[in-house]
Amino acid sequence: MIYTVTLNPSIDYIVRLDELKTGITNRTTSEEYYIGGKGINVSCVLAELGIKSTALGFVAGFTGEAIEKGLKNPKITADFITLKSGISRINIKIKAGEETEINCQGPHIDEEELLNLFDKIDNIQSGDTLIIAGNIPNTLPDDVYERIIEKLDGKDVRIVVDATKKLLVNSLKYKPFLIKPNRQELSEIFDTTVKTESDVVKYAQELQKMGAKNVLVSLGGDGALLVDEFGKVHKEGVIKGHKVLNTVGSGDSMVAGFVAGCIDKNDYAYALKLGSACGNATAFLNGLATKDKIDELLAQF
Ligand SMILES: Nc1ncnc2c1ncn2[C@@H]1O[C@H](COP(=O)(O)OP(=O)(O)OP(=O)(O)O)[C@@H](O)[C@H]1O
Ligand SMILES: O=P(O)(O)OC[C@@]1(O)O[C@H](CO)[C@@H](O)[C@@H]1O
Repeated sequence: MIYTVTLNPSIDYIVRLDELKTGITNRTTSEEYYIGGKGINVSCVLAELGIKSTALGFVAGFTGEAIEKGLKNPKITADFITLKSGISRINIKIKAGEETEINCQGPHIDEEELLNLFDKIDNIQSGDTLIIAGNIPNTLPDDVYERIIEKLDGKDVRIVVDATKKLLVNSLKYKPFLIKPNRQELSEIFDTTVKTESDVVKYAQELQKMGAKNVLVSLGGDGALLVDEFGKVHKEGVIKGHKVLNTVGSGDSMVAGFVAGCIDKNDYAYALKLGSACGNATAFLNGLATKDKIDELLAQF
């Protein structure tokens, strides 16, 4: 079984404007909303690929109810813990030429609620895959991902971590199967500006020295680069000629496709292609990648 963990799910409120001006009232030209949070997005794209997963995490309030309702899918078992107070966050994604995101803090999670999640983590067995993705509310300690991974000690679980800074770095000692920083996250970790392809390879290799097995660096419209556990470097670009509609969740779609590719063929080059097709599919659609779009694009990689 594949488990995804989203500690801080969201409703993604996408607002489109011709231009964003600060200090005045702006009016949208259109708006959409989707359920989101990185682990949830991974579960949704896995479902499109025909792969079942269990989505773990926390929800709260009316937005939490909407998230659970929106996740009704025969391929997804939603097994969230409902928090005593607060509401699951609403993240604002402003599309006004440039993309500006406002990701909110999310509800408070207390120690008892966290322990309830740990009980669910105890059900994960050898042979399972655990995908932990996204940020945490600032009321949770930075070691929460480590504490989740520690629970699996002694079990042969494939661990995937997609998170920023300390949350990611602190998990490396547990030798995760896959991490997927984007260019900005890679730059932040090493307090530098990652510009060239050789920079990407160099810092991906540093992350391997720190414990990661496979490092997949997503580069937005420039595609993605994988340094696999055997030291081989793989690269995929993006398919040209499509209009980019919405890149929110393209990284999560890539994670879903990569994991699905590993399960399907146990071949990293193929996994990167499927991951890229999923990432591109999300970028070229409103909402997340669909099976039809993924298939159409995979044939072109
Ligand atoms: N503008 C784009 N055109 C085509 N493909 C794209 C574009 N942006 C992203 N993608 C695809 O999606 C993949 C992941 O994108 P990106 O690097 O933006 O991930 P991310 O920053 O983790 O995104 P998010 O956090 O929103 O999920 C890219 O490697 C690429 O395959
Ligand atoms: O604040 P985090 O957890 O880092 O990111 C949350 C988020 O931006 O990630 C997804 C896209 O990857 C969105 O669905 C969601 O709003």
